[in-house]
Amino acid sequence: MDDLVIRMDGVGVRRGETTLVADVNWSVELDERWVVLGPNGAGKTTLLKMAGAEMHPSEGTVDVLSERMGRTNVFELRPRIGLCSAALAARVPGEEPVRDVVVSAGWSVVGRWREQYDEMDTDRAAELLDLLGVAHLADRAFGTLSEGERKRALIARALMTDPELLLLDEPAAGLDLGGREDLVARLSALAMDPDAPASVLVTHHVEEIPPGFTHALLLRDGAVVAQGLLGDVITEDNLSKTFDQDLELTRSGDRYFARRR
Ligand SMILES: Nc1ncnc2c1ncn2[C@@H]1O[C@H](COP(=O)(O)OP(=O)(O)OP(=O)(O)O)[C@@H](O)[C@H]1O
Repeated sequence: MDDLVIRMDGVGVRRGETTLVADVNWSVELDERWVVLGPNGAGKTTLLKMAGAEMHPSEGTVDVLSERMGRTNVFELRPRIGLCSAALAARVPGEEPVRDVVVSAGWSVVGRWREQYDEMDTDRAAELLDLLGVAHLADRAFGTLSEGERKRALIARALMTDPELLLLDEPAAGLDLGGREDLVARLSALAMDPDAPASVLVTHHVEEIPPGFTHALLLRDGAVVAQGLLGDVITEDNLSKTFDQDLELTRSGDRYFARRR
């Protein structure tokens, strides 16, 4: 039980008459790296919000880092979770220096509000910016970065608190081919690092699955189509069902590629 980072039992989310997700049973262990894949509107972000202690289920139970949603103080839980999403990016003030965007993660805030940070924190931020290949941008205003540079800075921020769980919502969205390939390689290195946190990456594209990711969950219309070990789940059949298209899947080395037949 202690190795379970996320556990969802019979989880459903409803808003009025609309069902966002239904009957989800899912668990993520400490050493696992999950991809959540599905078309627009499938419920991926909804799942991730629950995993990030930002949303409660309408039914069923969600445990994150052994804390039960609805019974725990989410403000204590959230610093243990690293989150990178477009919603977070939108909340960062454009004039905020990149270094501060990263270092302020320790206080779960965006918008620098402390005058002084510990040297240890600024050193750690510099190390993470370097790991993501954006160390040279530390003094730049966040609003002046390209989409790809922003994504990398936000992943550095997500790692700043040494989270026990890392949640990445469409980190490669809006990146050009080079930017995507660079990010996939960096996420792959992270996935293969045994000290890296349990991770969940949401995406629409099999091409964005970083080598080293171990498991996949496929979602369609709020329901789980398949889940389990990556190699068992990412199949032509499952993908065709998930995206409601006749898809051809190819594998080249440790990467996947899909197209319509
Ligand atoms: N508050 C709400 N009320 C009604 N419907 C909602 C609400 N929030 C989300 N939805 C709907 O729930 C469905 C799932 O949304 P979600 O954002 O989880 O999907 P997603 O798989 O992340 O989609 P995308 O890939 O487009 O980001 C969508 O059809 C969305 O329109």
